[in-house]
Amino acid sequence: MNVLITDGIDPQCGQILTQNGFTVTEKPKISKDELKEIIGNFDKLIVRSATKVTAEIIECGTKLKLIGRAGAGVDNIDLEAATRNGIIVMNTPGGNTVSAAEHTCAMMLSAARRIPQATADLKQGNWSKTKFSGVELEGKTLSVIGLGKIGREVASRMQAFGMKTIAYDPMIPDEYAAKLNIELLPLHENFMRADFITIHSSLNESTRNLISKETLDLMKDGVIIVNCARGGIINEADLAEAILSGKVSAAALDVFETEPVSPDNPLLKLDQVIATPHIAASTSEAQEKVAIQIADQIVEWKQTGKLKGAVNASAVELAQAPGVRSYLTLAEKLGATLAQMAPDQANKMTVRTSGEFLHTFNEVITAAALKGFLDVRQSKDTNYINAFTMAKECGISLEQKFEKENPDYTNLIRIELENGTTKRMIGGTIFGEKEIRIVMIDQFLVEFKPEGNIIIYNNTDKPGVIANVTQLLLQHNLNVAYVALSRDEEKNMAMTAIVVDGEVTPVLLDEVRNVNGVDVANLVSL
Ligand SMILES: NC(=O)c1ccc[n+]([C@@H]2O[C@H](COP(=O)([O-])OP(=O)(O)OC[C@H]3O[C@@H](n4cnc5c(N)ncnc54)[C@H](O)[C@@H]3O)[C@@H](O)[C@H]2O)c1
Ligand SMILES: O=C(O)[C@H](O)COP(=O)(O)O
Repeated sequence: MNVLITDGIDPQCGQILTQNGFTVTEKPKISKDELKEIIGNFDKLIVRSATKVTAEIIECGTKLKLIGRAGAGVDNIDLEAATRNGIIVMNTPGGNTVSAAEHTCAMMLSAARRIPQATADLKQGNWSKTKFSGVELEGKTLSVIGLGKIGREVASRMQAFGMKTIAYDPMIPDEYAAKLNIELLPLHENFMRADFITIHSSLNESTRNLISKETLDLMKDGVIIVNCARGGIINEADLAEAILSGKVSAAALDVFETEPVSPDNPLLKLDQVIATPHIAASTSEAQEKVAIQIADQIVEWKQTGKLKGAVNASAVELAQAPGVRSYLTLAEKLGATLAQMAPDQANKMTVRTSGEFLHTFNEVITAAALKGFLDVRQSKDTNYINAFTMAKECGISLEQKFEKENPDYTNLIRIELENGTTKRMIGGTIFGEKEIRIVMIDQFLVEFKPEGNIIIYNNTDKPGVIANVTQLLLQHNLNVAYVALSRDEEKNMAMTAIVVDGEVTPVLLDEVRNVNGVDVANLVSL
C-alpha cells in the first residue's frame, strides 16, 4: 500500500490513491541515488519518462510489486529486470494519444513553414519575408512509421490537409489500414516515396537506428522528418550529416537519444532543425488523463484483482477470466506433484492442454504449472509474471501443445518433464465446476484428489505388494485416507497412490522403496 510517485505527475494521481487507502509519497525531482536509497520502502512506483527504472533500482526495490507509467513509452523501465523479479509494469494506453498527435502535426506544419525560425528572426527586429519561404502539405506524401494509436491520429489529421498517407507497421493488417485510407508499404518503399516522414513506433530492437545513413540514402532529396516518438529511433549523427548535405531539408524533433538533450548536440546548432523538450504529451488534458488512469488502474487491481494496462503480465490478465481459476490450481498442483516425482536436472517441460475451453489459456496454464514446479524446486518467489524467466534461468526449455479434444476428458492438462534420459508425465482434469483430480501418471490411469501427503509408487504387478506397503503404514501408525490403483494394459507394472492422514517420514519412504516389487516410490506433499 506504499506508493512512491516521481516525476511531475498530476496531483490527482496521488489524491485518488490516498482516498483509496494508499500511503503516497511524492518526490517529483528525485535523484538516482535517493531513489536507490528509498525504493526498498515502497511496493508501488509511479513514473513518467524522466525516472530511469534500471535493473539496479529494481534490485533495490525488494518490496516492489508494480511499476506504473503515467504515459505510453516504457523504455525507461528495465522490463526484463521487472519481469524477472515478478513485478507488474503497467502504462496508460491512449491517455496522451491526442496530445502527442496534435503536437506532431504542429511540428510538421512548423517545419514545413519554418514558423519557429521566423518567430525568432522577427523577435530580433527583422522583417525577412523572402528568407522564410516554405512548402505546402497538400498533395505531398506522408509516411507514417508505426501505425499505432498516435500514428493513426496523425494520419487522419494530415489527410485533412490533403496529404496522401502511406505507412509501415509490421503488426497492422492491410485491410485495417485501407479502411483508414492509408496504404501499407514495405519500409524501403515508404522511405523512397515520402515527402514527409513521421515516426510513431515504440523504441525496440527493430526500430533502434531505423533512420540511419543507409535509410536516409533511400529518401527523396529535401525530405522532412518528424520524430515525436522516441530518441534512438533516429541516428542523430547521421541525421545531422544528411541535413548538412541537403538530403533532409528539415527535421522536427521532440525526443532525443539522451535526455535532457545537451545544448552541444550538433542537431540543435542547425537552422533546419526545430525542437521541443519532450513535451508532446505535456498538455493539461493528457496529464490529467494519464494521472487518473494510472491511479484508477492501481485501485481497480487492489479492489478487484483486475489488471489493466499491464505490459509484461499477459498470464496474470488471462488468469482473471471466468472459469479458469480451478484449472490454474490444478496446473499448479500438477507442477508441484511432478516436481516431487520427476528426476533432478530436468531440462524440458511440455504442457499439453486438451479441450476447446483451455485453448485460450495455454499461456497462463503453463505459467501456473511452472509456478507449482518451481515453488517446490527452488527458493525464489515465483509468480505468473516471472515464471517463464525463472524457468529459463533454471535451464528448463518449454513446449506448449494443444489438442482440440481428448476422447476421455472434456478438458485435460498434461505435463511432462524430462532430463534427457527419463521422462515423467502427469495429467489432471476438473470434474463439475471445481473438483480437481489427478487422472493419469505416466502410462497409468488413476483418479485421486491432489491433497495432503501422498505416497506414489510403481511396482511389478504381483500379489502382496500393496499388503506389504499398508503393513508398513500400520507399523508407522498412519491411517490410509484413500487409495488409487492402476496397472498397465500388459499387466506388467502397476501404480498406486496412497493418501495418508499424517506425516510420512524419510524412513518410511525408504522402507516402501525396499518392498519387494516396488520400483520407484515418491512422497508428494500438496
Ligand atoms: N513525445 C511524447 O511525449 C510521446 C507521447 C506519447 C507517446 N510517445 C511515443 O510514441 C510512440 C507511439 O505511441 P503509441 O501510443 O501510438 O503506441 P502504440 O503501441 O499504439 O503504437 C506503436 C506502433 O508501433 C508499431 N511498431 C513496432 N515495431 C515497429 C517497427 N519495427 N516498424 C514500424 N512500426 C513498428 C507497433 O506495431 C504499434 O502499432 C511510442 O514510442 C511512445 O513512447 C511519445
Ligand atoms: O511515452 C510517453 O507517454 C511520452 O513520451 C510522454 O512522456 P512524459 O510523460 O515524460 O511526458
